[in-house]
Amino acid sequence: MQSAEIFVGSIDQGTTSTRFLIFDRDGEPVASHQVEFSQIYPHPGWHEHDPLELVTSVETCMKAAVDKFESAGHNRSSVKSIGITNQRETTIVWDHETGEPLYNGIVWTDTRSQSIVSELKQKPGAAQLQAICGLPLSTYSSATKLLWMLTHVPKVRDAFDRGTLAFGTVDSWLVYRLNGGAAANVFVSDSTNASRTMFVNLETVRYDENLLNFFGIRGKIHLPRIVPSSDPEAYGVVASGVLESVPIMGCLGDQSAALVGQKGFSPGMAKNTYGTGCFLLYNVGDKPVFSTHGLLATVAYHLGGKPVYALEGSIAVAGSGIKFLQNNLEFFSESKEVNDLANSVEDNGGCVFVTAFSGLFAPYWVDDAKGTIFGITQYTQKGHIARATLEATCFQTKAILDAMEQDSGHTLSELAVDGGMSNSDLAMQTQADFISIPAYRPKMRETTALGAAIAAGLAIGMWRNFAELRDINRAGGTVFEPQITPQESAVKFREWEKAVQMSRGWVISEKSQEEVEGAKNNTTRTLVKESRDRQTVSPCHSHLYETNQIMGNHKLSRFSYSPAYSILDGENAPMETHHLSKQVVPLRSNSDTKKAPCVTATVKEITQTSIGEIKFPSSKTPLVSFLSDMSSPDEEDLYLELRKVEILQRLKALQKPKIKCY
Ligand SMILES: Nc1ncnc2c1ncn2[C@@H]1O[C@H](COP(=O)(O)OP(=O)(O)O)[C@@H](O)[C@H]1O
Ligand SMILES: O=P(O)(O)OC[C@H](O)CO
Repeated sequence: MQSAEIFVGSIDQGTTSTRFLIFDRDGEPVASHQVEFSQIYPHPGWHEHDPLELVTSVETCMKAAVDKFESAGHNRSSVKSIGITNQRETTIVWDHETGEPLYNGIVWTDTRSQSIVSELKQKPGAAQLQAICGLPLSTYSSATKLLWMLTHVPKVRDAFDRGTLAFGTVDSWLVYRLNGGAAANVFVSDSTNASRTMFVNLETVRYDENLLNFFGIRGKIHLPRIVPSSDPEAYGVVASGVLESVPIMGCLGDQSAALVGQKGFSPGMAKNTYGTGCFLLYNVGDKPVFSTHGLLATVAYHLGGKPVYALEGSIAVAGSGIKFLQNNLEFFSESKEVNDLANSVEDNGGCVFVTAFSGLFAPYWVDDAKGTIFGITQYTQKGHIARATLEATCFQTKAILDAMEQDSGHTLSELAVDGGMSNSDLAMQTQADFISIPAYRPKMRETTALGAAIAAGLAIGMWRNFAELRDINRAGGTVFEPQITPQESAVKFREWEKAVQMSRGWVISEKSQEEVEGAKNNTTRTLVKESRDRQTVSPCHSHLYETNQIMGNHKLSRFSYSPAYSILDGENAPMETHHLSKQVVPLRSNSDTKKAPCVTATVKEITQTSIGEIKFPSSKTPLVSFLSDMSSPDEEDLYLELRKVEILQRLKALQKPKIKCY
């Protein structure tokens, strides 16, 4: 058979839709089909997918695409290999013996594990996790979603106790089911997907005993075998349907696949994919780089040989913001209309939309924010809000690029873009304006599917090396050149950063809410005990620990602190702690933490004459001057003002609290 007659199939199982594409050797899609599937939102902040519907959506797309392929004169037998790419972190559990799912898949955007995350952050060892797996403790990773299921879903707990619980991300689930489920038991995950669970040591790309112990699942759960992203043997064959017996040979998380599809094979290359969320991956080569500026470290791809790593900036909301305008606010009936609506006005009319539907991800990692629109007036039109929605993703991309520059010391000269939202010319022009470098959009935007096809095609020898991929999807792209000056862009960005600061602290976790209510009603016995159990460390240690919590993804965290106050119970154990400043003060060594100012006073002892003059008699240090010593007034003023107001409100709400001020 001529090599030109060989094709590879690509399953792209994304957050909002599933596609199947068939690619030729030139990397051109010759047939494709796409379906949307149910988005299940049972409660605010919850987001689920039906695992069986995901499989059906794949089968439907394969059948329809193969029909189109054959109508175009090809034969299905020329599809020699299949690649899979998928939404990452989304967590699916099933019974290892029956192969049946035990709960809906909890989607990566879901924030229900927030209180589990808060509790885990207080556990010894929490601060060391990121240095092992590259990810901060947050609702985003699979680990906390699994723990939520173990705590709240009896069927899942039973299977866990009986030793039949299987855990997987979407790649593992699809490979398992496409191979025929429990009978074939092909149970694998590729390195890129596995690196999103928090169970994997990033350096070795193997499950890490410390991590499994930390999450309490070591030896108690069936975990998929970790295999390379391109492998002729590991992924089995399709058991039934139109492509029965075709081998699966490639598998990559969708963001990794997009990097491969954009051929970002050299260190220093980056791509930004605007799908449901938006994810910037920056190739750092064959050694992981652990960020000190709020980015994730992850496996970029593992196409044979050593894994290649990336720094990643993850944005939770991109296209989903547009879907929100479409489905919830009914601004338009198709996503593509956002472009014209946003273009119907000259600018955002003063509106800034912090689209923190799932909190804010990189580089901020704020889990107590929710979506907030600032600057609404009688003047505000739908177009302004549409523009502010597009701008939100572009501002976050700018923040991520700044962080990446600080982590890597490297400045990008151009940003390669793709994904559904990149179809909006206005969004991409805005992006170029905000980052002051050109955005390059390839002609063929299915780069994610192309990446999985490349992984499968390399495994079967359709392409033998990266050089043979060079000309794929190179011609006919669009370059968006910046049209405003960096100074103008900086002014806009400052406004965005102000909005981010103001959106913090909106969500009170269930636990804090209970504690506040308990304190108000003077029925704190149980809560106080819980609180004491959690806080077995000395005040100074506790202080440092909290600092780690707020800076969980920063290397400096172990040697830094930020001013904070805690509300104490009757036995001086902190019940809740609030930080007074986003700034952390670096310390040179652990022993320096003892120098951190630490004063305790009861409310009665505190002189409160005005917001600015809360005084602590024991230290004779006015809180405000203490804080201004700590902080650079320009950046911090607004934040501090908000915090001061919050402190007074909290003092008034509680009848007999004691305050510990660090
Ligand atoms: N022409 C367009 N302009 C702006 N946004 C779009 C356009 N087409 C699709 N989108 C947005 O892109 C997202 C889908 O992109 P896609 O790359 O398919 O994501 P996923 O893989 O997460 O399902 C949707 O949220 C949709 O709102
Ligand atoms: O569905 P997407 O394309 O936004 O990608 C989802 C990511 O993989 C989540 O980490």
